[in-house]
Amino acid sequence: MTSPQGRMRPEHRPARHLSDLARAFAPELERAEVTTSPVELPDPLVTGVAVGSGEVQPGDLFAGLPGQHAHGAAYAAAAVEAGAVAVLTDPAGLDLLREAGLAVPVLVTPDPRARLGDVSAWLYDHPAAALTVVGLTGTNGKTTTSYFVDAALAAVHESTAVIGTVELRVGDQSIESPRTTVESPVLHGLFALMRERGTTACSMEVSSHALALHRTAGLVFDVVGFTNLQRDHLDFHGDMEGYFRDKARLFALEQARRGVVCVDDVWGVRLASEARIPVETVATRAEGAGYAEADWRVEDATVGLDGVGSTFTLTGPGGVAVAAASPLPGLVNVSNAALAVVLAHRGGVPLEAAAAAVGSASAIPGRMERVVERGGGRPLCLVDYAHTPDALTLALEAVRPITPGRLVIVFGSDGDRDRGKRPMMGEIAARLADVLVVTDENPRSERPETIRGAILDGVRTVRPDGEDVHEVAPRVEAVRAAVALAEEADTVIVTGKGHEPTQEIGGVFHRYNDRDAFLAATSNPSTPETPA
Ligand SMILES: CC(=O)N[C@H]1[C@@H](OP(=O)(O)OP(=O)(O)OC[C@H]2O[C@@H](n3ccc(=O)[nH]c3=O)[C@H](O)[C@@H]2O)O[C@H](CO)[C@@H](O)[C@@H]1O[C@H](C)C(=O)N[C@@H](C)C(=O)N[C@H](CCC(=O)O)C(=O)O
Ligand SMILES: Nc1ncnc2c1ncn2[C@@H]1O[C@H](COP(=O)(O)OP(=O)(O)OP(=O)(O)O)[C@@H](O)[C@H]1O
Repeated sequence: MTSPQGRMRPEHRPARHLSDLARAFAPELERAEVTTSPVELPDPLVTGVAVGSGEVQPGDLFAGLPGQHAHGAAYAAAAVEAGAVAVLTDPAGLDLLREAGLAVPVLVTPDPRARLGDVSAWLYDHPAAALTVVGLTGTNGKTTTSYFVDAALAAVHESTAVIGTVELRVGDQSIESPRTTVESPVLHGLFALMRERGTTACSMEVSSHALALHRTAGLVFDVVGFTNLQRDHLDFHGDMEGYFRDKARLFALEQARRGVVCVDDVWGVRLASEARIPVETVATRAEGAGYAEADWRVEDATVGLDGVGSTFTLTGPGGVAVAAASPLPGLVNVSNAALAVVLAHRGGVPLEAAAAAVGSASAIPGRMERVVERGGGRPLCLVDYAHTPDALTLALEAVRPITPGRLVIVFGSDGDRDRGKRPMMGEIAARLADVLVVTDENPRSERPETIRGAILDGVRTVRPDGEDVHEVAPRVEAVRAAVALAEEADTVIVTGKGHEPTQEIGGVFHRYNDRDAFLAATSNPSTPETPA
């Protein structure tokens, strides 16, 4: 069965001989013999590329990559069974194929992950070159900013695409995204689909994992943007320095033509000075790290007290000034909007048109999303994706001015991810919200109550008496409990999962969505579980 992302390939498949591929990448890719028996292996036509054996379609080159848990070459037999016509792997993978006695044509290279993007781009004939591609990296704000950029690109392109955490969308066709940045064969397949369908611009999120794992190889972005760097993913990158270095890989000639860097934090200032491509800087806060020196500045920002958004003036090189707006609440979204306007402008959209389009961009799933409006006895109900300490702080600070009553938060923290942030999240929520409902996020393989316990340790540093602190699971009941506790003047914000359509518990993905939980709780508020 074709995976959902597998369906996002061009209808007209490329078809190129494996020998041509080997020749195009010689001497890096070598044809290797897997068997000593005198079997004459064919020179197959390759019509696609796949990383996971579950993604393989007939005619694919299967990339058997070394992984953290297994070697992909161990799944080559399954890939061949699914129709793979050849394997790309490393010397260790070749040994595995030989041990298995699998008679399949093989190309070998020391670091196949690093070559995979170029191979995929070559197979699809470099489709991204025909598009305007804008890339976004940074800890927070990638998704929001990428949708702002898309709105601006749509002002001059008839058909646009979005690749990111929420969805893979080409023109009108959209599917749930398996991750923030897909593997390079999927990426180049998507670009080929865009070219085939007449889609001419793409706004795309680039995660630090993607950069570390070469998922964007074979692609040169027209413009790349950096939002900020905050504590996250240290389980993967080791420390902030490693995290920064992986992000900085995007700002190099082999990946991008030019960059736009938000210099509100010191990491942005450092990136702007170390980038190996021409970079412009954007500063959104006068007290931020790089405001004085910035090329573009936000001035006169007025955060809308009705929560609808903010207006500001964006000033730039040569005394240019444009009236701009963010359609989402909070100063962070002023920052995202300003960055998006400059990115889209450098991607070819006239400045005024970019500012107008960003200011009227429509709601972004799970990003300060207003699910239930205040009124009729109901509180304002918001879903937000904040799942780092800094994002949580900013989200709660953004919501406070639009909350006449109490600020009620429903939140948890991920299992099998950075444990250090759990008490930090508890401490922040206890300090900045009035009523806390601590629940589960994606416990994964961990015991949910252990994660809640770590959050509550942080809560107790601020509220030793536990006043207005509730522990409720499952999450759907926590949302219901919060809504039941809240009055019309209150705001209920549920953070951490944003648009996510599932909750991962013990290796099983259960259908769950915060927006749906809110709608269920507000349409049938009479049967709440009593919070503990
Ligand atoms: C940490 C990380 O990114 N790991 C990626 C890595 O996995 P791995 O090295 O553990 O792979 P492995 O399980 O050892 O398997 C080795 C190879 O065997 C293959 N395999 C495995 C099993 C099988 O049945 N058949 C098969 O072919 C795998 O596709 C893989 O190529 O290589 C795999 C395929 O190449 C990726 O799917 C996998 O991403 C996993 C799913 C993941 O969760 N990644 C997250 C952390 C991620 O990338 N997140 C970022 C953004 C996060 C954020 O900003 O919030 C993202 O871009 O989504
Ligand atoms: N510029 C920003 N600075 C800090 N926090 C932000 C910023 N923009 C958004 N946020 C907060 O971070 C959360 C995640 O935002 P968004 O999804 O746009 O970022 P992201 O980089 O795509 O995150 P992820 O990689 O985790 O998907 C938002 O829900 C909001 O609370």
